[in-house]
Amino acid sequence: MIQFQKKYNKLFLNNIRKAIDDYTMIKANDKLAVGLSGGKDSIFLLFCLKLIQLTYIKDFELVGIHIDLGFPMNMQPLKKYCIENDIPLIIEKTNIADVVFHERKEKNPCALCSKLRRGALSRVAKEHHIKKIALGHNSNDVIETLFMNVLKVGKLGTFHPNSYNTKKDLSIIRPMIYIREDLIQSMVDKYNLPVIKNPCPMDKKTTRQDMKNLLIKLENIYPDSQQKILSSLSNYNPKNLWKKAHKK
Ligand SMILES: Nc1ncnc2c1ncn2[C@@H]1O[C@H](COP(=O)(O)OP(=O)(O)OP(=O)(O)O)[C@@H](O)[C@H]1O
Repeated sequence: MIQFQKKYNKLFLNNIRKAIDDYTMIKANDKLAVGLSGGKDSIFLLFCLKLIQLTYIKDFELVGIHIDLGFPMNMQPLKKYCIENDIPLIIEKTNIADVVFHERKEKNPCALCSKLRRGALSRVAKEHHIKKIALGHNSNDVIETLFMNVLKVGKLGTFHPNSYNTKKDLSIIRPMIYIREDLIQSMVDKYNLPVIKNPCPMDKKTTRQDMKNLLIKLENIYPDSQQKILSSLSNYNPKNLWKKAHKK
Protein backbone atom coordinates (compact mmCIF):
# COMPACT_ATOMS: atom_id res chain seq x y z
CA MET A 1 0.00 0.00 0.00
CA ILE A 2 1.41 3.40 -1.00
CA GLN A 3 1.94 5.52 2.11
CA PHE A 4 3.35 9.01 2.51
CA GLN A 5 6.76 9.43 4.16
CA LYS A 6 8.14 12.87 5.02
CA LYS A 7 11.45 12.23 3.26
CA TYR A 8 9.59 11.94 -0.07
CA ASN A 9 9.03 15.71 -0.06
CA LYS A 10 12.70 16.60 -0.42
CA LEU A 11 13.51 13.60 -2.59
CA PHE A 12 10.91 14.14 -5.31
CA LEU A 13 7.42 15.18 -4.16
CA ASN A 14 8.18 18.92 -3.85
CA ASN A 15 9.31 18.90 -7.49
CA ILE A 16 6.16 17.08 -8.58
CA ARG A 17 4.02 19.65 -6.72
CA LYS A 18 6.05 22.46 -8.29
CA ALA A 19 5.46 21.14 -11.81
CA ILE A 20 1.74 20.68 -11.09
CA ASP A 21 1.51 24.27 -9.78
CA ASP A 22 3.79 25.92 -12.38
CA TYR A 23 1.60 24.60 -15.22
CA THR A 24 -1.79 24.16 -13.44
CA MET A 25 -1.84 20.45 -14.25
CA ILE A 26 -4.43 19.02 -11.83
CA LYS A 27 -7.64 20.55 -10.53
CA ALA A 28 -10.34 19.37 -8.12
CA ASN A 29 -12.76 16.86 -9.66
CA ASP A 30 -10.41 15.96 -12.53
CA LYS A 31 -10.57 12.40 -13.80
CA LEU A 32 -6.94 11.67 -14.60
CA ALA A 33 -5.47 8.65 -16.37
CA VAL A 34 -1.81 7.69 -16.14
CA GLY A 35 -0.48 6.09 -19.32
CA LEU A 36 1.21 2.94 -18.01
CA SER A 37 3.73 1.33 -20.37
CA GLY A 38 5.02 -1.18 -17.84
CA GLY A 39 8.28 0.85 -17.67
CA LYS A 40 9.93 2.55 -14.70
CA ASP A 41 8.89 6.13 -15.50
CA SER A 42 5.16 5.59 -15.69
CA ILE A 43 4.97 3.34 -12.62
CA PHE A 44 6.90 5.96 -10.65
CA LEU A 45 4.48 8.60 -11.93
CA LEU A 46 1.56 6.51 -10.68
CA PHE A 47 3.26 6.21 -7.29
CA CYS A 48 3.80 10.01 -7.15
CA LEU A 49 0.25 10.88 -8.21
CA LYS A 50 -1.18 8.55 -5.57
CA LEU A 51 0.96 10.42 -3.02
CA ILE A 52 -0.30 13.75 -4.40
CA GLN A 53 -3.83 12.45 -3.92
CA LEU A 54 -3.05 11.46 -0.32
CA THR A 55 -1.30 14.71 0.63
CA TYR A 56 -2.07 17.63 -1.69
CA ILE A 57 -4.99 17.57 -4.12
CA LYS A 58 -7.34 15.05 -2.55
CA ASP A 59 -10.41 15.26 -4.73
CA PHE A 60 -9.31 14.00 -8.14
CA GLU A 61 -9.86 10.56 -9.61
CA LEU A 62 -6.85 8.48 -10.62
CA VAL A 63 -6.92 5.55 -13.07
CA GLY A 64 -4.27 3.70 -15.10
CA ILE A 65 -4.47 2.87 -18.82
CA HIS A 66 -2.13 0.35 -20.45
CA ILE A 67 -2.15 0.00 -24.23
CA ASP A 68 -1.17 -3.60 -24.96
CA LEU A 69 0.85 -3.33 -28.18
CA GLY A 70 0.71 -7.07 -28.81
CA PHE A 71 4.12 -8.05 -27.37
CA PRO A 72 4.10 -10.89 -24.83
CA MET A 73 4.27 -9.14 -21.44
CA ASN A 74 3.38 -10.43 -17.99
CA MET A 75 1.14 -7.68 -16.63
CA GLN A 76 0.27 -9.59 -13.43
CA PRO A 77 2.59 -7.57 -11.09
CA LEU A 78 1.16 -4.27 -12.37
CA LYS A 79 -2.44 -5.53 -12.02
CA LYS A 80 -1.71 -6.66 -8.46
CA TYR A 81 -0.09 -3.32 -7.57
CA CYS A 82 -3.10 -1.37 -8.86
CA ILE A 83 -5.56 -3.58 -6.95
CA GLU A 84 -3.52 -3.21 -3.72
CA ASN A 85 -3.58 0.57 -4.11
CA ASP A 86 -7.18 0.91 -5.15
CA ILE A 87 -6.36 2.28 -8.60
CA PRO A 88 -8.63 1.09 -11.45
CA LEU A 89 -6.53 -0.25 -14.36
CA ILE A 90 -7.80 -0.36 -17.94
CA ILE A 91 -5.89 -2.68 -20.30
CA GLU A 92 -6.61 -2.22 -24.01
CA LYS A 93 -5.48 -4.90 -26.45
CA THR A 94 -4.23 -3.68 -29.85
CA ASN A 95 -2.26 -5.07 -32.82
CA ILE A 96 0.11 -2.07 -33.02
CA ALA A 97 3.31 -4.20 -32.90
CA ASP A 98 2.03 -6.30 -35.78
CA VAL A 99 1.10 -3.25 -37.87
CA VAL A 100 4.48 -1.58 -37.25
CA PHE A 101 6.80 -4.57 -37.71
CA HIS A 102 4.93 -6.87 -40.13
CA GLU A 103 2.23 -5.02 -42.09
CA ARG A 104 4.17 -1.79 -42.74
CA LYS A 105 7.71 -3.11 -42.13
CA GLU A 106 8.69 0.39 -40.95
CA LYS A 107 12.35 1.49 -41.23
CA ASN A 108 11.68 3.96 -38.41
CA PRO A 109 9.17 1.99 -36.31
CA CYS A 110 9.35 4.13 -33.15
CA ALA A 111 7.66 7.16 -34.73
CA LEU A 112 4.71 5.17 -36.09
CA CYS A 113 4.38 3.08 -32.92
CA SER A 114 4.31 6.20 -30.78
CA LYS A 115 1.67 7.82 -33.03
CA LEU A 116 -0.60 4.75 -32.97
CA ARG A 117 -0.10 4.28 -29.23
CA ARG A 118 -0.97 7.92 -28.54
CA GLY A 119 -4.08 7.56 -30.72
CA ALA A 120 -5.17 4.44 -28.84
CA LEU A 121 -4.56 6.12 -25.49
CA SER A 122 -6.75 9.12 -26.44
CA ARG A 123 -9.50 6.85 -27.80
CA VAL A 124 -9.62 4.70 -24.64
CA ALA A 125 -9.57 7.80 -22.43
CA LYS A 126 -12.48 9.27 -24.37
CA GLU A 127 -14.46 6.01 -24.10
CA HIS A 128 -14.10 6.26 -20.30
CA HIS A 129 -14.98 9.99 -20.15
CA ILE A 130 -11.41 10.90 -19.18
CA LYS A 131 -10.18 14.30 -20.37
CA LYS A 132 -6.69 14.34 -18.91
CA ILE A 133 -3.78 11.94 -19.44
CA ALA A 134 -0.50 12.04 -17.49
CA LEU A 135 2.64 10.76 -19.21
CA GLY A 136 5.87 9.66 -17.55
CA HIS A 137 8.31 11.99 -19.33
CA ASN A 138 11.15 13.06 -17.02
CA SER A 139 13.68 15.94 -17.17
CA ASN A 140 16.09 13.87 -19.29
CA ASP A 141 13.30 13.26 -21.84
CA VAL A 142 12.60 17.02 -21.98
CA ILE A 143 16.25 17.77 -22.80
CA GLU A 144 16.77 14.82 -25.17
CA THR A 145 13.74 15.98 -27.19
CA LEU A 146 15.11 19.52 -27.24
CA PHE A 147 18.50 18.23 -28.49
CA MET A 148 16.83 16.06 -31.13
CA ASN A 149 14.81 19.00 -32.41
CA VAL A 150 17.81 21.35 -32.48
CA LEU A 151 20.45 18.92 -33.77
CA LYS A 152 18.44 16.67 -36.10
CA VAL A 153 15.61 18.92 -37.31
CA GLY A 154 16.99 22.44 -36.83
CA LYS A 155 13.99 23.48 -34.74
CA LEU A 156 14.01 25.06 -31.27
CA GLY A 157 11.60 23.54 -28.75
CA THR A 158 10.47 20.50 -26.81
CA PHE A 159 7.11 19.10 -25.65
CA HIS A 160 4.99 21.28 -23.37
CA PRO A 161 4.38 20.33 -19.70
CA ASN A 162 0.61 20.77 -20.17
CA SER A 163 -0.91 20.75 -23.64
CA TYR A 164 -4.57 20.86 -24.58
CA ASN A 165 -5.96 19.44 -27.81
CA THR A 166 -9.12 21.38 -28.64
CA LYS A 167 -10.29 18.94 -31.32
CA LYS A 168 -10.10 15.98 -28.93
CA ASP A 169 -10.95 18.00 -25.80
CA LEU A 170 -8.03 16.24 -24.12
CA SER A 171 -5.14 17.51 -21.98
CA ILE A 172 -1.75 15.84 -21.80
CA ILE A 173 0.20 16.61 -18.62
CA ARG A 174 3.76 15.69 -17.67
CA PRO A 175 4.19 16.05 -13.90
CA MET A 176 7.75 14.61 -13.88
CA ILE A 177 9.45 17.33 -15.99
CA TYR A 178 11.60 18.32 -12.98
CA ILE A 179 12.56 14.76 -11.99
CA ARG A 180 15.81 13.22 -13.23
CA GLU A 181 15.84 9.77 -14.76
CA ASP A 182 18.59 8.43 -12.45
CA LEU A 183 16.51 9.42 -9.41
CA ILE A 184 13.48 7.60 -10.84
CA GLN A 185 15.56 4.47 -11.39
CA SER A 186 16.86 4.51 -7.82
CA MET A 187 13.38 5.10 -6.33
CA VAL A 188 11.84 2.32 -8.42
CA ASP A 189 14.58 -0.05 -7.19
CA LYS A 190 14.36 1.11 -3.58
CA TYR A 191 10.56 0.86 -3.29
CA ASN A 192 10.30 -2.25 -5.44
CA LEU A 193 7.80 -0.79 -7.89
CA PRO A 194 6.61 -3.33 -10.48
CA VAL A 195 8.46 -2.84 -13.78
CA ILE A 196 7.54 -5.14 -16.65
CA LYS A 197 10.31 -6.17 -19.05
CA ASN A 198 9.91 -4.48 -22.44
CA PRO A 199 10.24 -7.05 -25.24
CA CYS A 200 10.26 -4.42 -28.05
CA PRO A 201 13.27 -5.15 -30.34
CA MET A 202 13.85 -1.38 -30.74
CA ASP A 203 14.09 -0.67 -27.00
CA LYS A 204 17.07 1.65 -26.32
CA LYS A 205 18.39 1.45 -29.89
CA THR A 206 16.97 4.77 -30.98
CA THR A 207 18.38 8.23 -31.73
CA ARG A 208 17.18 9.14 -28.25
CA GLN A 209 20.01 6.98 -26.89
CA ASP A 210 22.55 9.16 -28.77
CA MET A 211 21.03 12.26 -27.15
CA LYS A 212 21.21 10.54 -23.75
CA ASN A 213 24.93 9.96 -24.29
CA LEU A 214 25.38 13.58 -25.37
CA LEU A 215 23.71 14.83 -22.19
CA ILE A 216 25.97 12.61 -20.07
CA LYS A 217 29.05 14.10 -21.77
CA LEU A 218 27.70 17.61 -21.25
CA GLU A 219 27.09 16.97 -17.54
CA ASN A 220 30.68 15.80 -17.18
CA ILE A 221 31.82 19.25 -18.30
CA TYR A 222 28.99 21.35 -16.77
CA PRO A 223 27.59 19.42 -13.77
CA ASP A 224 24.45 21.57 -13.45
CA SER A 225 23.62 21.62 -17.17
CA GLN A 226 20.28 19.76 -16.70
CA GLN A 227 19.10 22.42 -14.27
CA LYS A 228 20.29 25.27 -16.48
CA ILE A 229 18.76 23.90 -19.68
CA LEU A 230 15.43 23.26 -17.92
CA SER A 231 15.26 26.77 -16.49
CA SER A 232 16.18 28.31 -19.87
CA LEU A 233 13.01 26.78 -21.35
CA SER A 234 10.86 29.26 -19.43
CA ASN A 235 13.45 32.03 -19.13
CA TYR A 236 13.75 33.65 -22.55
CA ASN A 237 13.14 36.98 -24.18
CA PRO A 238 11.05 36.61 -27.36
CA LYS A 239 12.98 39.57 -28.77
CA ASN A 240 16.12 37.44 -28.75
CA LEU A 241 14.53 34.72 -30.86
CA TRP A 242 14.59 35.39 -34.59
CA LYS A 243 11.41 36.25 -36.42
CA LYS A 244 11.87 36.45 -40.19
CA ALA A 245 9.83 38.98 -42.20
CA HIS A 246 8.60 36.17 -44.45
CA LYS A 247 8.35 32.53 -43.49
CA LYS A 248 9.37 30.29 -46.42
N1 LIG B 1 1.84 1.01 -23.97
C1 LIG B 1 1.57 2.12 -23.30
N2 LIG B 1 0.38 2.26 -22.69
C2 LIG B 1 0.07 3.41 -22.01
N3 LIG B 1 0.91 4.44 -21.90
C3 LIG B 1 2.12 4.35 -22.48
C4 LIG B 1 2.50 3.20 -23.23
N4 LIG B 1 3.76 3.39 -23.68
C5 LIG B 1 4.14 4.61 -23.26
N5 LIG B 1 3.16 5.19 -22.54
C6 LIG B 1 3.20 6.52 -21.87
O1 LIG B 1 4.00 7.41 -22.64
C7 LIG B 1 5.13 7.85 -21.87
C8 LIG B 1 6.32 8.03 -22.78
O2 LIG B 1 6.55 6.84 -23.49
P1 LIG B 1 8.02 6.30 -23.80
O3 LIG B 1 7.92 5.12 -24.69
O4 LIG B 1 8.86 7.44 -24.22
O5 LIG B 1 8.38 5.71 -22.40
P2 LIG B 1 9.57 5.91 -21.38
O6 LIG B 1 10.06 7.34 -21.35
O7 LIG B 1 10.54 4.81 -21.58
O8 LIG B 1 8.70 5.70 -20.04
P3 LIG B 1 8.38 4.32 -19.30
O9 LIG B 1 9.59 4.07 -18.45
O10 LIG B 1 7.13 4.62 -18.53
O11 LIG B 1 8.19 3.28 -20.38
C9 LIG B 1 5.31 6.76 -20.81
O12 LIG B 1 6.01 7.24 -19.68
C10 LIG B 1 3.87 6.41 -20.50
O13 LIG B 1 3.28 7.37 -19.62
